[in-house]
Amino acid sequence: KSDFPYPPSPPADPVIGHARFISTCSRDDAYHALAQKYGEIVYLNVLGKSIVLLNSEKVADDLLDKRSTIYSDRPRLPLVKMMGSEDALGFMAYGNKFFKMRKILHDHLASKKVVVFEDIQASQSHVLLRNLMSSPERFMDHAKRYATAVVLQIAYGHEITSDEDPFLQNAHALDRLFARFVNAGSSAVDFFPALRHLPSWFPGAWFVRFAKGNANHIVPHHLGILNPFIEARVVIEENRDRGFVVVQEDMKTGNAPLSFVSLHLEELIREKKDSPKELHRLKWAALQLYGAEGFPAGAETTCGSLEVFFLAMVLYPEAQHKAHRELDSVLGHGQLPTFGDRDSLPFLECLVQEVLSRTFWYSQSLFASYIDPALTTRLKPGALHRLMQDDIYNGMFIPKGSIVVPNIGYMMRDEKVYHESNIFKPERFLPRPDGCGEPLPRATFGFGRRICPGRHLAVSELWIAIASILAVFDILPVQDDRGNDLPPKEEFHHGLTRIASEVGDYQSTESTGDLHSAGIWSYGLDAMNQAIVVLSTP
Ligand code: HEM
Repeated sequence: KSDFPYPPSPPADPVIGHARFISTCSRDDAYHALAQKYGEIVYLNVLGKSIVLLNSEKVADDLLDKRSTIYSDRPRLPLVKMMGSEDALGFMAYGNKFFKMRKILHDHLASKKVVVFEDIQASQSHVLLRNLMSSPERFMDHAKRYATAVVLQIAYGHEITSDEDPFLQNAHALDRLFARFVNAGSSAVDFFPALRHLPSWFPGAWFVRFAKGNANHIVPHHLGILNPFIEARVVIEENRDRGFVVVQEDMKTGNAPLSFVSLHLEELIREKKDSPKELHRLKWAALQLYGAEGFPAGAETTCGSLEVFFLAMVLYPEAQHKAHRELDSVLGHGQLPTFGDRDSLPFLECLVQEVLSRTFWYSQSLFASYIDPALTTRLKPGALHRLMQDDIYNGMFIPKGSIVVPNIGYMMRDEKVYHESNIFKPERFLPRPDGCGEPLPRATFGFGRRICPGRHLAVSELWIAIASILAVFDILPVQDDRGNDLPPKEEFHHGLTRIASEVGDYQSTESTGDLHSAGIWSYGLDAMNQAIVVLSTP
């Protein structure tokens, strides 16, 4: 209760508030319209939960950055607790534990520190090129493997050499777990936590079955577990512990390759701080590089951006040609790019930024899953912040406990800032007169004390992959029997990515889609199922 009014808000129904409104406008355009109609900040109330939508970088900066001491908590999700995953940073409540975990990540992923991982990224980008060369039609599998291989090698020093690699299998199992996590945050138990006490046989209590048992189908085969009542957390623990134990053993024999875990463990041992508590924290930090419990971090996000890149290159060939020309002029023929070339390739840098910003357009309903139980989109709490005490902003009242959602997708295509934002136009970020002089998007990696700790790693990983692919390949649409191009449609749907890797055939016009790993930035690339992207060496 406050004398100040809430931020602007659409009309609400009694009791259920904006629930109906939200479920009827669960499309990109509707969220866009909401932001356009009600402005920079919008207040919603769903079943008594306050939700505040931030639609401009300025407001997000004012609240999430400048008042970060009260805006950096995360919403509490009962399912996360049921799975024993409160120690995953993405879900962690703001406080001491959070500071300690962030520090571990910051110590190794700050901009100056990540350069030690550049060799890993470069050599994995060469594996990516070889894979694309040998089976270009499986480009999405290769993107996925690249993203996964890079984070696994950085986290544990383990090099993926085949698709059967147990680490990779484990990582895929974790993906499938994410896919099963689809309704968390938007399930009944999130609105009525007491439902967690339901028996697992109770109709509709999928969350109890999921968290407490019957997850054997997502356990990797090599574990050989047939027990139908195995808990989902087994998969998580297996992922969390496997790499860590290998590093510990390799360190004893002095054979541990450089990795996030080996670097930090060495420090802990040197400073005699390797207590079980610290080791536990480090295990979770390493798992978080890959992604943890529905919070897709390193692999899922980077893979999503690479998918957007392939699509954009087919749809906007002029941008691809410009990048080719720039690479040719800087590298000459027969040379692959290295990180040393980065400063000499300004257009490519902008292309990577444009790919990143478009990745987010398609995640702009990221808050829908939280507030709309009817939606089948997945948990997207990554960018959701929780306000820890009542606040007044520009004469508006924002109540304690509000879920605060930076509407990143909207910010990225705000026409007031980005002219022709619908068009993939990397030169928008180049300074005038070569480009449009538009600002680089700052929202890409979130805000305040929750800003993505992997952002420097992510950008360099994307940069080397994109630069290497463009240095070697033309990316073209498939042609029909008469030689006409068949460009893919730029269509996305939220939340669930088709299991491209298991369909394995992008020529199919039917999406036979099973669920692929899906995450915050997943946007089911239907288009990819309709399009064949042909890669050829110029
Ligand atoms: C294209 C790549 C990526 C994008 C677009 C991205 C974006 C984001 C965003 C928007 C958030 C939420 C920030 C907020 O709440 O305000 C986030 C959080 C996070 N990201 Fe990333 N990320 C990417 C790659 C990575 C990588 C490579 C890692 C790991 C090395 C990583 C680890 C994390 C973690 C651990 C969090 C949770 C932080 C917290 O809750 O305090 N991300 N990311």
